[in-house]
Amino acid sequence: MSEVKTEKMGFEAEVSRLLHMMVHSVYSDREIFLRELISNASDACDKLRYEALTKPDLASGEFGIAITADADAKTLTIEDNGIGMDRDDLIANLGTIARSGTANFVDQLTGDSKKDMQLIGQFGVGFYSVFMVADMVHVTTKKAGDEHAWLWSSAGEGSYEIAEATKEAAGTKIVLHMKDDAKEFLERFRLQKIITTYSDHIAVPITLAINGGDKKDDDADEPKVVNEGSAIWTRPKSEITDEQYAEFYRHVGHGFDDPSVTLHYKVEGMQEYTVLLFVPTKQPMDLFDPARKNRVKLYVKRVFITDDSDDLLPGWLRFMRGVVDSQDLPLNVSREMLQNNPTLERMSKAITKRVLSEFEKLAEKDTEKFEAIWGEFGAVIKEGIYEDFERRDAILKIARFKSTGVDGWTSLADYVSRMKDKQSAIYYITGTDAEAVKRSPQLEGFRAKGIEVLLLSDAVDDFWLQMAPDFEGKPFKSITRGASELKDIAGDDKEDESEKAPEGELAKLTALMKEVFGDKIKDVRASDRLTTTAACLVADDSGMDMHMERILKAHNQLGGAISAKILEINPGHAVIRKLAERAGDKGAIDTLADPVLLLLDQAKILEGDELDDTAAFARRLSAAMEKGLA
Ligand SMILES: Nc1ncnc2c1ncn2[C@@H]1O[C@H](COP(=O)(O)OP(=O)(O)OP(=O)(O)O)[C@@H](O)[C@H]1O
Repeated sequence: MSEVKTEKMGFEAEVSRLLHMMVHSVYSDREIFLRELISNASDACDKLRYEALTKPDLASGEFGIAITADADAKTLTIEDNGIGMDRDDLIANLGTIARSGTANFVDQLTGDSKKDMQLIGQFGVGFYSVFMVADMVHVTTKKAGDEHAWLWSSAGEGSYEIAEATKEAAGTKIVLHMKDDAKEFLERFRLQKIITTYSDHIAVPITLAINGGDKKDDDADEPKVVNEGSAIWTRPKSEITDEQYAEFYRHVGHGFDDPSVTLHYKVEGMQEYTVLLFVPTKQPMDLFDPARKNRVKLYVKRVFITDDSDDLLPGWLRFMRGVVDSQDLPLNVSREMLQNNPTLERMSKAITKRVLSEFEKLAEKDTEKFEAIWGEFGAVIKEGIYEDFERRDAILKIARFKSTGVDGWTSLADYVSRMKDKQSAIYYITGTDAEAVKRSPQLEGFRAKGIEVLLLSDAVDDFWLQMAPDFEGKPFKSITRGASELKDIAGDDKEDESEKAPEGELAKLTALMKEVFGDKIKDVRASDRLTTTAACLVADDSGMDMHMERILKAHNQLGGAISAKILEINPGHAVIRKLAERAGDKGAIDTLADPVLLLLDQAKILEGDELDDTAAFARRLSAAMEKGLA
């Protein structure tokens, strides 16, 4: 007999960190390891069922998951007849961290076991959780269609071994050698409870058999089916508890929170399908990762087809989790055939519409709940405003925004209802940092008049604004672009009686400033947007919004050309009044050049822009301070 070659391999650094934590864990919910293993086993059965559609020889008989506890040997065995793994799969799946989200999670580990354990509760760690209860793990696996089987073994610290093995049928058998303090997981009652709590919804039968130990158990050796075994979405709503829905959500969506919305319905008639969708409570870690997996799963007549179809739900609903089971698509539909498939397209449209109308209802019925959802996923939903022309109005209707007029969120309809007399536009300002946006000088005049401005700080905001010119006929208008119409709008304020620089002096000052700035600035003009700041920059009416321009510049989309801005000055500000007073003096252009350039730099700093010449700025500022202190 030829000698079995065993290869020893090191875990990826992140896995090692994770395992170290598992091995030394003090986590109270250790039982979740079983949920993870059953979940993987069920996914493996789903995958093979799909493969077998085109290659029927691959699968033999009914799918199932067998759990066997042996109290004498202190082992717990979980065996499935699913897809199995070959050598490369084993290395990729049980030696590295494949999910980008998990790598992210590991980065957040602090080394403080209590805090880290809380993180596990939030994110979960899949297969690796077995090392909370086992000090030795053997995985024997054979990929469907392969000749070779493999044995993966590890004690969970530093390294694992892979050797060729023998196994009759395709599938995976995981043997856990339980730690002394984890013997509870070898008892029938305990195991049965865990399986029904976490895995009742699993659509393949799970059997449990207990060997050794308490011989009084008459059923020893006799495997018994312990779960419901039917696909949860096929059962009537009235028979499913919230907890069962939540467990299914965690299984299907790889989530670790509770769903905030559960949408379960059946469509019959022209098209026939069942939908069981969930909105998570928290953002999944990989929400903004372009390579993110785990979308909604598509089943055809109970057979899992794919979980990465881009055509099932639009990208802007990518936070949704769950299952859509179609009766109309052919069972042998390949993943490629799903692209541009008219049946799928119709179904996708109808589901999207339904989701939106559920959101609309929720926004009316339970505003607080809807706003919590918006807070987590609004930034993604807003992508739909520019991606999904047909749904634009519907999304704008449910969209929520931060605004200067309210503490929490506002809808556009509510904003419009608060608009002032003669206010024709919906005003907004965009920026990258919500707090910095709130402090923008351009807001001053609007605040003083009680005119509301939407404060937009999601990256997507600048983009959808390009595509959505108005909401119910009211145009969106950036307050950092073009001349302000503040004086024409009837605001809350009394007649502004603050002392202002006289018109004539102001005209001289603006002329002087233009001369000093040359082509650095397109124009200088008196502002009615400012109340406390001396000067600010705005874009030309025909120009691009300043924040948008900055984003494009950062992504090298502008070819380096940034358009010249307009400097607006505040005629009521003490500095402007003083400068205006002297603007007509002889030689003013020399004496006032430095303070005027300082004003421009100040306005740039307020915008978060870089200064052309920081050394000159520092020199001018020092000179001004010296004068002030003299
Ligand atoms: N019983 C099994 N049969 C076949 N492949 C498996 C089995 N168990 C695990 N795998 C493979 O190993 C991978 C890693 O499993 P792991 O539980 O760590 O993460 P996951 O299932 O991808 O994500 P999550 O933990 O969020 O469920 C799986 O994606 C799968 O490809």
